[in-house]
Parts: sequence; structure tokens; C-alpha cells
Amino acid sequence: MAALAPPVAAIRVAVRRALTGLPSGGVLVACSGGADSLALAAATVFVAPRLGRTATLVTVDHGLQDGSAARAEAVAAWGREVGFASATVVRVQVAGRPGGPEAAAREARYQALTEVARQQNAVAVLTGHTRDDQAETVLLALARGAGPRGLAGMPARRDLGGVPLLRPLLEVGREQTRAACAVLGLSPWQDPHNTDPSYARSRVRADLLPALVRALGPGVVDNLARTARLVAADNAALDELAGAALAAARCPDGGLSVAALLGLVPAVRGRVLHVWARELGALPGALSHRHVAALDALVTDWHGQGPADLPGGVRVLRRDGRLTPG
Ligand SMILES: Nc1ncnc2c1ncn2[C@@H]1O[C@H](COP(=O)(O)OP(=O)(O)OP(=O)(O)O)[C@@H](O)[C@H]1O
Repeated sequence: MAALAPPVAAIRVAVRRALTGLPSGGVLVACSGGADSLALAAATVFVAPRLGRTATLVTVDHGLQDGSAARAEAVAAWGREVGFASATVVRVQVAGRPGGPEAAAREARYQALTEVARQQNAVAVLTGHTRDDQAETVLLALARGAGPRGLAGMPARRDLGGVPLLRPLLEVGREQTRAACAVLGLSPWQDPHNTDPSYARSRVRADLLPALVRALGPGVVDNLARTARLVAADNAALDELAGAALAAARCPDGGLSVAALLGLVPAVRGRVLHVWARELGALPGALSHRHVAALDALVTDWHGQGPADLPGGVRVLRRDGRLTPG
């Protein structure tokens, strides 16, 4: 028997690892038809049945490009041909959603993935984000001055409307997904967005990362992904401390005790205030470092100033030794 090509083997190992330990049930692969998710899909349809699971595929048609419907149909037809228990096309409406076109498409896509996963009772949704996507995410976060939450990049697992979203290829290089597709005779779709220089991510992919590799060596991508993992681990620890600190600072009326907040180190206090602001209804996407700093000033630098205004119409003021919504 011919030896299995290393990239195909590496991707199957990564998928097997991600599926091991999930509760019993089927898994849903989100496949755009690009090399990353095509390689992921090919590995999943091989591995899942061997672990006693069904695998299904979904491809989202954003309707933003000529021929997108035909491309989506071709991806679904391929999925059925290679043995997915079902392969579905979901057409989403991107226009009219808030934010830029990229954010609106992402939001519509994740909503569609959640709905399909729920309908199918899937125990996980799998996406094809790679180590290179992670390195790009870290660089973009660094460049915009993000804190640890941004520098932690994309988690290998997160919640998607009650269903786990898994990224099994986060430690697999993009060159491996390309190579696996070539070995398997698959022709990936090239998303024109990925090379469109009007997107910052495309410029990082085309210019910045290759320049870093030239300047600092081939280990850069791996190193950036490692930074994300290390920061994510520290983040998780800080989040846990902040959870306990928030519980301890709560007053019976839902406010927070200033004395308790003053006893916290700034990194934990900032997180407590961030989580609490979200609980009060401050819009997560718009809640920035500046808003948390304004809340922090009510605690550490208070000289009778008025309320802090948070996005989403939430106001917080200091009264009788407490921060309270008002
Ligand atoms: N139209 C789509 N339909 C289904 N899943 C999608 C779609 N677009 C993206 N995804 C999922 O999200 C992941 C990340 O997509 P994104 O476009 O950000 O990255 P990418 O590196 O271009 O991935 P790919 O090569 O798989 O297209 C994909 O690997 C895939 O799992």
C-alpha cells in the first residue's frame, strides 16, 4: 500500500484529535470550497465514520459575487459525491446588516451555520482556519493596539449559539492544506476577496507575512501562532480570577463595591468592569478600551465626576461607595 502523503496524514490527525472526546453525534463541516476548508472536509469525511460519527457539509452562498450560487452548488455536489451524509447550500442575505460588507457577511454566515447545526443536532461545527490565519489575526491585533483578548487570536474551540465551533487546523500550515488538495486531486476555489488589497487581512497575507518570513526566517508564522496560544492561556487564568472577583464585588442591588474593586490589580479590575458592562447591556462590539478606562476612573480617580456613558445607552455612576447603572 502506498504511504499516505504527509499533509493528508497531518490534517487527518488534526481532525481526529478535534473529534475525539466530543459527545456522540454528527459533525457539520463549513466548507467554502477554498483549499483550507476543502482539505478539512476531505479529512473529516474520512475520519468521522471511523469514529462512529456522521459528517455533513454546509456551504454558504453570500450572493455577493457573480457565479456564487453555481460555486456553492458545485461544493455541495462534491460533498455528496465524496460521501457526506448530506451537503447543503444556504443562501444568506448580507445587504441591510450593520457594519462593513466583510463583517456583515461573517455575521450572516455564522448565523446560518448555527441554524443548520441546530436543525441537524450536530455536536460540533468545524471550520478550516489555519495557523496562517492565526498569525494574520495576531499581526492585525498587534497593529491596532489590541489587548490580550485580541492577541490571543482565534480559540481552537468556542461557543456558536449553543454548539461548539471547532478549528481543527489551527496548528496546520496553509501550505499543507494546499498540498493536501493537490495530492487528493481537488481544485480549490480561489476567493477573490483573499487577494483584494482593499482588505487589511489580504495585505497582511500578501505583503507583511512574506516580508516577515524573509526578514526573520520561516519560523515566524509558527511563532506568532504560539504567541496566540500562550496569551490565550494567560487570558483564561485572568478571566477566571475576574469571574471570582466580580462575584465578590457584587452588591445586593446589582451594583459593584468600590472598595472591593480598589483591592484588585488593574488587569483583573479592567476585566471585571468589562464583563459587568456587557452584563448591563453595553454593546460588545463597540465597548472599547476607552469605555473601560472611563469606568475605571470612577473607581480609582473619582472626584465627583458624572456618569460614564457606554455604547448601547448604558450609563454608570458612582454613588454611596458603589458603581451602579443609572
Ligand atoms: N461561504 C462559506 N461557506 C461555508 N463555510 C465558510 C464560507 N466561508 C468561510 N467559511 C468557513 O470559515 C473558514 C474561514 O474562512 P475564511 O474565508 O476566513 O478563510 P480562508 O483561509 O479563505 O478559508 P478557505 O480556504 O477554506 O476558504 C473556512 O475555512 C470555512 O470553514
